[in-house]
Amino acid sequence: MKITLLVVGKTEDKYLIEGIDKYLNRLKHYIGFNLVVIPEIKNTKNLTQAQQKTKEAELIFKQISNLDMVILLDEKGKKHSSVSFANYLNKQMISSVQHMVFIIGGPYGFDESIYKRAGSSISLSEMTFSHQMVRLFFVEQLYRAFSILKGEPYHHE
Ligand SMILES: C[S@@+](CC[C@H](N)C(=O)[O-])C[C@H]1O[C@@H](n2cnc3c(N)ncnc32)[C@H](O)[C@@H]1O
Repeated sequence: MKITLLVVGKTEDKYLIEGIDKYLNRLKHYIGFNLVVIPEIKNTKNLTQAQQKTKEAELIFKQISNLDMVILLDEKGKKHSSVSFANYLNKQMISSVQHMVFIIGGPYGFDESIYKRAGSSISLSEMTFSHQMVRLFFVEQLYRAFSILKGEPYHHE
């Protein structure tokens, strides 16, 4: 199995770039992982938020295939502990899932078409994080999940 994380808009802040790189470097020892950046549609042509999200959705759809398992990061999604998230990943790995695609929305969230395509969604908290920050929190949780599955000492309960 491989994992792709789709994010909307380049990571802007140096502290986030460094943090994300740190966990991506660790993650690559555990799983084939790809971070794909979808260009953020800026409001340069007086588009409404809904129109911007629709255009971002068109770009997102170009990155996913019919067989991919698509999971959204969404504050209203299912909440996991780190251990249950690790078990959830393990379940996908031992089933026939070849490619999990996690998606973090842009500043205004997801277009309805993306909600319809996704099989499920995961919440990291009931609080709303910026679309820039949530990518760091998520890659750390992915790394934590694999370290749990490998029985390594990173995670202490
Ligand atoms: C600023 S939020 C968008 C908020 C927007 N009001 C909405 O309804 O989705 C940008 C993106 O960050 C991610 N995000 C923010 N908070 C999150 C959380 N607590 N759990 C999971 N993902 C979150 C989601 O992917 C969301 O689309």
